[in-house]
Amino acid sequence: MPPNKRKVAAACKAMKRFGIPEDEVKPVLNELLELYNNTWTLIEEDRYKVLLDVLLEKKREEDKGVNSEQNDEPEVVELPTKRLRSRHQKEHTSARVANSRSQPKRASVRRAHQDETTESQTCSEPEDSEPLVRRFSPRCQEGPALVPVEISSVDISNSPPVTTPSTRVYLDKPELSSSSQSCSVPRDSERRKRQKWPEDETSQLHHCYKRAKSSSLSFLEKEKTSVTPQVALNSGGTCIEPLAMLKVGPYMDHTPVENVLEMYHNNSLDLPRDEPFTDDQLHNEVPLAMVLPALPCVSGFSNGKSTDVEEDGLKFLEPESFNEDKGDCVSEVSQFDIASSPKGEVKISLTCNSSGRSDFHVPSLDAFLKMVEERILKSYRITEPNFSLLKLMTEFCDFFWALGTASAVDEHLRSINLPARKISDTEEIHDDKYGYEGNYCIPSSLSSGLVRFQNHFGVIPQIPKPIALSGLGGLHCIAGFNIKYIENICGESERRLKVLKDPHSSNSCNVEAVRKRHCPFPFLKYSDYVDDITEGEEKVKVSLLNGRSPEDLPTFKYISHNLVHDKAFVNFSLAHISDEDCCSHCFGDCLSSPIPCTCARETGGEFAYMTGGLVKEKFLKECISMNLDADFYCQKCPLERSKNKESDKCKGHLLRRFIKECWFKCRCSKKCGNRLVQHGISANLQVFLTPEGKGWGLRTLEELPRGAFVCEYVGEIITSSELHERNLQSSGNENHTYSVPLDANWGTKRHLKDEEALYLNATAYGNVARFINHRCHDATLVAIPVEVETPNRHYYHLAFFTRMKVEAMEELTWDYGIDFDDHDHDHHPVNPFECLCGSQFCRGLNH
Ligand SMILES: C[S@@+](CC[C@H](N)C(=O)[O-])C[C@H]1O[C@@H](n2cnc3c(N)ncnc32)[C@H](O)[C@@H]1O
Repeated sequence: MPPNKRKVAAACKAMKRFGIPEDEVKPVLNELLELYNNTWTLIEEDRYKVLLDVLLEKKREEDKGVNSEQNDEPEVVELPTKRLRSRHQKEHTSARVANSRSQPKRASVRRAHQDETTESQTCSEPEDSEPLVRRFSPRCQEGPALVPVEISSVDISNSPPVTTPSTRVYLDKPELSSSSQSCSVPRDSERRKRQKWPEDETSQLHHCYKRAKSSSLSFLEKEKTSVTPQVALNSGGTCIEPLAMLKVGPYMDHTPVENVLEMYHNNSLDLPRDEPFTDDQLHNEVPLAMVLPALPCVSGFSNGKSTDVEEDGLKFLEPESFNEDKGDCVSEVSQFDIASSPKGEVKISLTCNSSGRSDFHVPSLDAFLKMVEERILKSYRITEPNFSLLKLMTEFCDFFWALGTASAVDEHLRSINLPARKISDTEEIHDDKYGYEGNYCIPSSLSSGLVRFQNHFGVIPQIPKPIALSGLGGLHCIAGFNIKYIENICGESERRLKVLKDPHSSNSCNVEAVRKRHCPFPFLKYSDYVDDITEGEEKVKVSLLNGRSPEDLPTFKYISHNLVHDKAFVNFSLAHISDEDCCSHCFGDCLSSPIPCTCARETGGEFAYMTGGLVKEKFLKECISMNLDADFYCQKCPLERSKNKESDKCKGHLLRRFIKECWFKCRCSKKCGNRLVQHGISANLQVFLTPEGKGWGLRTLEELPRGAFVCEYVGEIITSSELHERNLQSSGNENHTYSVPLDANWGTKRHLKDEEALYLNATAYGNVARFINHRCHDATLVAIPVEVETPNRHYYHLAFFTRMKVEAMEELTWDYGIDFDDHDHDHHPVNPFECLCGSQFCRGLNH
């Protein structure tokens, strides 16, 4: 048997199982073959789902045939609408238009598409389309404009047709003469008949049809559960869902449509892998979807900002800003869809159209992922070494789900031990400014650095319906996966990748990510979440939670240990440490020795640390009390001297108590309890954008007891003259922002050499401490000088310990010792700023 005949026979056989006779199958099959340019794979897919749909549809039309003829009104069969293609898509249209035009009644589906296409081209109802065109028109010059089209929802069993206000889809604006460009929806059937189907529409019909086919079963099932017809998923112009509820009559007496559907499902319930919804979901689904309209270029990936736009009672997300200057885009994202099902399945679909390369072939998925990951790492300064595109797309899904569900946020809050009330308290501060309305909010930050809290209930009033799979494009890549933590939480293990080649088109790509089930704590896991800003430099990861685009991430090189700049006089050699400055006879843990060793000499013969790693209460109190007022004044202050001013009068420094830790020359164990700061950070910290507008801040994700070591201030060790040089050269306040003087010893010498007057500058190189904000009163941290490598106090470590018990999620702050009344900005290593510490005794309040 010739291959074609075999295929026809197989199709007929498949339909026969549903009780549909061959003579009814063949004409429809012919029609589909014509429509799909003999691409059998599209017909055979999903166990001939397209074919079955059309047959059922046809039967339904036949049942209603009398009615239609009487009305002389072409019945609008609510299969998905289509969009007009943009120029580059046109070039690859292969379908023959003449056929579709000459046989308008052969397939209801075609007729419906034809009607809408022609309508959108020739009618003019600007009042419908104008505001929407303006709102959703893509920012890329080359991109297709979007034209909204109202679709009538028709209940076939009842007339007249009802226009559902929400059934609005957006079609790419066709390239027409100016007179015909402002288009909308005709209601006039006569006018529809006169209109032509434009040249490039057949392949779109194929595309729409393909999308429709995977949703039409759910569409029919709606009838069973009497779900009110609602809205089609708008997908930046691509048709996605059927637009109306249909009353489905029995296909045959012995095979009602319900039974056919049941048979379809029973036959094999493995719905297409790219369709994450299941049978029971179909009953529950609420047919609403949220859509981001066409993004202008691939870098739109990083565009996380959106505002919700109300339209006909529904809310859509609209990107806040596109970069209009992205003239260097090699391709466009013509469509960006994201939707979820009530069961927590989220699907992202990104369709990219390349510039018409005829030599396009399907690359390997691994190669594709590697290339994108490398590009992203390079271009967007992502600091996560294990960055993965799939992970990023999962996070997209998570965040979408979090925005769409109250429970997800709630669960997340519980998972991080943060009472929901606490979040609300914070948000109330911003109530007026940022339009906070709800009880649980998702924070997102504005470009100004402020955090905006968005009422996620308001963003998606109903859970979006799963989007149907798009058949458009040469490469159809579907990635559905659950990464490890999702497996753990959801108890579900699934990771699947699939690459499909659609022979119908050679020059566009459609990348889709589907994640099954939602993770209950996706709240923090979204695109601008950096797993570890230390890039592996610390023993622990320090995450960064960002509400802005990756471009706004802090730019510095993370270092975990101070680096000596050129001229700074810092000598770490063993020879510099005398026997009196180390415990050369100890072993094990010095803290457990009955007689404190020489290393305790600095702290009055008693170690500053307790076993367990906390600073002793007495010592801590002394350190805190010493941080209040300036205690000594240098004869010739290095800070003033470096500025070559006439007067080098010192403005005062704090007297400090030092801790001395055991070090390399000591014979005790590396695990000796008197070695704490040198082992680095062990607390679970996070860099975050402060809601008060202080910029980035540091917080702890775990409760910390009083006296706990948090981190040291790490940066470049520079001299005071070097700092002055840098300040002169820097355009902004950068050096003034991240410098700390190591001035504890400045009072000991009459003439301190420049190379002995040192600063830690964390502007270009630094650690988490550079994010610690100032608090005038009751700061959570105190800075204590710690001697490690050198007995010489010109250089020492500046370590932060908790001054009090600090709750999880509480910001870590430190009193910079700024005199807000001193207007000599050069005097302070950190320039005075408008203090937003919010403490009861804020010194900066009157400025
Ligand atoms: C060492 S940095 C702290 C991290 C900084 N917020 C950031 O985003 O990188 C010091 C700078 O943070 C800001 N800052 C710190 N504490 C502040 C406060 N209480 N009020 C307002 N701004 C503050 C000031 O701009 C200051 O110059």
